[in-house]
Amino acid sequence: MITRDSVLEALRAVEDPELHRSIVDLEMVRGIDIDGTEVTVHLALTIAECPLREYFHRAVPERVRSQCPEVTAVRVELSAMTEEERARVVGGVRVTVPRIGESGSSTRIIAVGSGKGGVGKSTVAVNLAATLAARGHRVGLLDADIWGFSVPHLLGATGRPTVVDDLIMPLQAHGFAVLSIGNFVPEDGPVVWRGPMLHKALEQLLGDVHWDDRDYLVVDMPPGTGDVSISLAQFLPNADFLLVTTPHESAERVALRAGRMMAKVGLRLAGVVENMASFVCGDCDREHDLFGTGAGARLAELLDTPLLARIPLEPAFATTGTPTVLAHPESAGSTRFAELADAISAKPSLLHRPLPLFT
Ligand SMILES: Nc1ncnc2c1ncn2[C@@H]1O[C@H](COP(=O)(O)OP(=O)(O)OP(=O)(O)O)[C@@H](O)[C@H]1O
Repeated sequence: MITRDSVLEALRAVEDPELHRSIVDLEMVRGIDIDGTEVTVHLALTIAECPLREYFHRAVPERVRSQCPEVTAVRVELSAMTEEERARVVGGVRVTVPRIGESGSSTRIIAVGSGKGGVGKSTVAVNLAATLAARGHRVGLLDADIWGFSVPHLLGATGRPTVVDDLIMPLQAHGFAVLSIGNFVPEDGPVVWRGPMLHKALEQLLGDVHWDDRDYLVVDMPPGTGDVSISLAQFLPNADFLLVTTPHESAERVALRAGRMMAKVGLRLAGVVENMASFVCGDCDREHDLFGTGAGARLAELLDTPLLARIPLEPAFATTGTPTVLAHPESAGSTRFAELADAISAKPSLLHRPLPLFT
């Protein structure tokens, strides 16, 4: 026998894919009509032009039919919430999760930074986020590289985010949530913000985005130690900082300065990642250090922090779309990312060692 209660119970498992809450708890289910073995579900969406209409047309019938086998047809009628209803729903979602960086938030924040640009900071951030997500963690990736954002292009996540009552929904890509300033400005358009504007934008990217209760938020920092890094240190006092460098002497020296500056602005250094450290030859299976040996280890020693990974040069890292760790999980580079993720998730205490202070 098909009852309203049995259909409602089935719908409890259908989540709004952006708010990550049951559509029943969000009071989106506005009516259930039963006509013999045919069911019509009336849903009110948070916004009329919701890009997820297709999703509900698919997920609702699938769920109802799998839980109530007697049902022969499910129709989904969509409408939009009123302004007051939407404000109540969004307000409810906002209060249930402490904001990223606030006390009470259990989200671990991994800030990925570098001294110089172009050393592979975004590549490390993207592949680390993908590795953690592939292990079943709930992961967010915030591209805070305001002027040099590259994450949307790297991941093919170039869409515009949905905004519901000032709450911004991050995009979903390759199993994690992602958002960049690049999702708000034209791809090749310049971002010409300074001081206060920048500070405000970062505050919004952290506070007004529905990051939800993520296990990890990986933050792709801008290179160097400018305004953004200082603002982020202020917003995210509990962040663990990964310093990315390459084996080149010039990169190492700038990275050392960046590491020391980070201590001054209060970020904790979790460790060094040496990128483009080597080349693993497919023919002889040996690893060749093309640009010299020991830069990452030296930098780590000078900063009294561990060298967490040496990532080899791999052509796949230079491609866009699916992160290499997902497209080629067996590659040497992907193995190093697995070790990096191990180091990060298995030994949190190691990651809370303060930097020696420099005067
Ligand atoms: N291990 C690697 N093997 C091959 N190519 C790599 C590797 N790491 C990074 N790259 C490539 O090097 C270039 C620079 O990398 P990426 O954009 O990640 O650097 P970045 O430090 O974030 O730069 P910026 O600060 O300018 O944003 C990219 O084209 C990237 O695909």
